Amino acid sequence: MGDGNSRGISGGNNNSNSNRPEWLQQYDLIGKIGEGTYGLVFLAKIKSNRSKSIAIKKFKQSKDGDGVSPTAIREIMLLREINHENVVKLVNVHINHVDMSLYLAFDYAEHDLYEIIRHHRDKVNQAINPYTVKALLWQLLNGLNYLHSNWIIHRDLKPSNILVMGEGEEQGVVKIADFGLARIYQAPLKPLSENGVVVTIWYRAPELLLGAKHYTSAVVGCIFAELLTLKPLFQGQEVKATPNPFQLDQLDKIFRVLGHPTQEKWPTLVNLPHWHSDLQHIQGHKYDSTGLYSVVHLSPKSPAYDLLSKMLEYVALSF
Ligand SMILES: Nc1ncnc2c1ncn2[C@@H]1O[C@H](COP(=O)(O)OP(=O)(O)OP(=O)(O)O)[C@@H](O)[C@H]1O
Repeated sequence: MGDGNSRGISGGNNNSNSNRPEWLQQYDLIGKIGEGTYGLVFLAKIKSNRSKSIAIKKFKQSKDGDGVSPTAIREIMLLREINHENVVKLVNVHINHVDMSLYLAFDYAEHDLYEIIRHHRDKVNQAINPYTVKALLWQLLNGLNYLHSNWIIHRDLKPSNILVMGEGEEQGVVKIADFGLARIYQAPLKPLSENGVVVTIWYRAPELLLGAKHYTSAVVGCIFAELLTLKPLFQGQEVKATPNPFQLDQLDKIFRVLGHPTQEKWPTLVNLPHWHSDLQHIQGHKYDSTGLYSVVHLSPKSPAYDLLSKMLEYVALSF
């Protein structure tokens, strides 16, 4: 692998073997494969078993340079407890004592839903086979069911965090990844946005946009629709740097498809923090739904539409 990537992972300026941390010597580094908000991800092979590919996530140093970041600690604590075929497997944790940088080694998954969607949209210009959509969705729900049964909520589900195994024994198996924002919840639920706003806005449910503190599973409906149409269902323009979760354009996109949020459909709507303060525009506008089924090109009588529309129903949670 090239100098840049070696420097990236060893944290030093000299990439000779002797200057590499000892733990790194068990791997052959192939190259950088991803970069997120919190980490850089590298592909590596295990020297003793070159058929095994590993993804090594190097956490970016916390802003204050104050040792290991809380995101990293949270991700490790959760991942150490998790063991499910549809959740990414943490195989090792390494620490570089020189700069206290932290590395997580995962089983490598060659694909993710973002890339699969983009491939079908831009390269082959063809919908994903409905049986494949069904298999992907079932596995995603299976993994989520496991997490939720163990009181874990992911909070950052999006196509790029849903990995799919490439060639090998587990080919086609979905692996939910990136637990940096995940939380363990207990009854009574703690407000989930207390440390700032989470979830990319395209997958943010309307009750969150309106200031509710708890999450529903509508995010899976957004991902399901995107697998069917190859584009985000609600692609709102984000207004950056707002201290609260309210995003007018995102709500506008949702209401255009799902219809006007009436008191009848959503009785607790008027209690949500932003309903009165920020929504004059939406309250004065009558949204005529174009019909979700026409947006996702499904027959309104199909089981797929039945499932999708239930995932995307306005839900009256009590707060
Ligand atoms: N096990 C893996 N196998 C293959 N690729 C992976 C693996 N884990 C992560 N990646 C790739 O690296 C990218 C970034 O990883 P990850 O999402 O964990 O980092 P992050 O900094 O927490 O990202 P985000 O900004 O989405 O929160 C992923 O979108 C994916 O493309």
